Amino acid sequence: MIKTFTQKVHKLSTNLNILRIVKLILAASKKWAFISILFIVIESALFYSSFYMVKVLIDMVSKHGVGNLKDEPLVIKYVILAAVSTIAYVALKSISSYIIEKQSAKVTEYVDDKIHRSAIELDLSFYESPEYFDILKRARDMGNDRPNLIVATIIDIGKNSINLALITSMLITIDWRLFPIMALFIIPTLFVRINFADTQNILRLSQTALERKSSYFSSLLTLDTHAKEIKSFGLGHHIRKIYVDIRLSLLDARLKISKRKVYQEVATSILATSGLFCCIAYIVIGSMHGSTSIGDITLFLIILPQSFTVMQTLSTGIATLYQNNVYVKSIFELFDLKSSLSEPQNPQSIPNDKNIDLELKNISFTYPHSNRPTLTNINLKLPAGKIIAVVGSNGAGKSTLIKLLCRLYDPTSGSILFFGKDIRNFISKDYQKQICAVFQDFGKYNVSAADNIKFGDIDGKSRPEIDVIEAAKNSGANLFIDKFSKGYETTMGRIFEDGQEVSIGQWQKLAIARAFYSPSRFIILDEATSALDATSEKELFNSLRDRIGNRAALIISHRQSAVKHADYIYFLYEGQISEHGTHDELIALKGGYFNLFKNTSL
Ligand SMILES: Nc1ncnc2c1ncn2[C@@H]1O[C@H](COP(=O)(O)OP(=O)(O)OP(=O)(O)O)[C@@H](O)[C@H]1O
Repeated sequence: MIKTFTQKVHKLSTNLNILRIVKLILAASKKWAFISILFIVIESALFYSSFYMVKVLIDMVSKHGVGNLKDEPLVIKYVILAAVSTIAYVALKSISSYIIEKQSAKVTEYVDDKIHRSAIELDLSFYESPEYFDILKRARDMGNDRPNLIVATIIDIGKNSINLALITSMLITIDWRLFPIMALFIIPTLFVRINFADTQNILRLSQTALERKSSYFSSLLTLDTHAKEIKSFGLGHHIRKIYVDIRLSLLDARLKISKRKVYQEVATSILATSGLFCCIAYIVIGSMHGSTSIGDITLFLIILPQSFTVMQTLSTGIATLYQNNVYVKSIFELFDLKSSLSEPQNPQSIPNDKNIDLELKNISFTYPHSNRPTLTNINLKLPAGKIIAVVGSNGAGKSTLIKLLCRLYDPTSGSILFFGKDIRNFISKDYQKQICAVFQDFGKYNVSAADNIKFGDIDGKSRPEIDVIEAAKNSGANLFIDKFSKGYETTMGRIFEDGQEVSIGQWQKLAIARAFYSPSRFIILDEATSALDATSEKELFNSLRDRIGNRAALIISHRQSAVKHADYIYFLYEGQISEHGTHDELIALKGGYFNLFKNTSL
């Protein structure tokens, strides 16, 4: 048992990340961390000094007996001192609860911000990995209160450690044997609690994926994203049942552990209470033999419940910290994740030259966790100022190609050349600014119409409002924005009180306006007009060249009307370019491109 306990203690100290947590607390606010420590030390010192003065008083009074007034001024002095330190302790205790709250709030904000910063820095591959979502879920599960709890627990452990040291020194002044007797009876409680926390952590880790699944099914029922389908297919109760079954299995596993803990806690509580009474018996018998003074007995009786509470709270604190360790670890795991996109040691600056081509050279790409290449040996050129189209059936790899062009992923082999240089020579953020894309699953931001467009150039804060209107006109979004009483200041979507829901096609026009507003050199439209009515789409593509200015564009579309105006077209088949040429050349070729469109009107 002792060996297991030592192993547990070792595991505890290495697993708890105490040093890292302390560093995190200091990073959140050094000032408040030091103030907290100062208050803890003073508070504990005052608490125990008032106890000690009571002991001295009682010893003084009992030694001199009734009617002896010689030491009266000294007695009064000690009474005043004990009163002052008790008053100071009470006042300090109230202030320190505010300080702990302040300190915890600082840590919460800091952790929250750091989680967001980490998420911003990660590349797209993380967002497509279940492992990342498990880490993120656990980190997010920290909730806003957990950092508070952790800080408060650490402070509590600090406070109780100081208290324990003071109690030990006081117990030693009475009889040094009292401390090991008490410790011996309390240690099993700590052992049980750590063991329970450990089992709970293992369970929590193994349950993360299932927890995420249950959150997913809950969100299907509660969020607006699937409400229409779920109601029209009558899926509600079916999904609710799946959710309930998952929750029950999670709860069942958790309750089994808790039940075991209850039995063990009862046993250790009996043991600890026996320890307490052993100490009482020891000291009382000691006083009967005259080896302990009245003051000692009084002090002992005052600090006995304290020492008992201190040791119990200390073990609870350590167990709580251990229990929360799984969340803390996930936070640190998240902070430690590094983008898989490498940044150059000596980055090259983006050239000002207007005529810059983008070229894919022998590109092959396999998704992480996949064993099949999605793209093989792709050669494609996006010359400055030209409109290029990529066409292919579902799953051919068109969107993947765009992810590579946007440097959301790096190719497995081959290179993407910007101005003749591999894009990995540029800082990824600088390069990404050169390209803007309207994705199939474009963003619908519940902010004003103007901000929806301005998100295309978040650094261009001082740009004139006319640019926003110009971008909206070019995408056709102005047609519905102008009808709102608040115009461009109207909040889009119905999530917020004053929001205005718009149709999917109108959302898409906003997304296209965002791309037009962007100062990037290349525009990518990936099925970006799929929800537009035929007239709007025709108007957009008929004059696309005017709308995008002197920029180059890459269009992906399943509609012939959208791609036929392109200067050059690549036909993608199962991840490879099987045909390329102008629209007329490809039609004349009567190959894949021709077959894809042969049943649709031009
Ligand atoms: N994150 C991913 N991880 C693994 N495989 C993926 C991932 N995303 C896409 N794929 C696979 O890559 C292939 C190409 O997908 P992609 O989205 O590029 O096709 P697409 O040509 O754009 O299709 P569509 O016309 O339907 O939009 C598909 O077989 C798909 O299953």
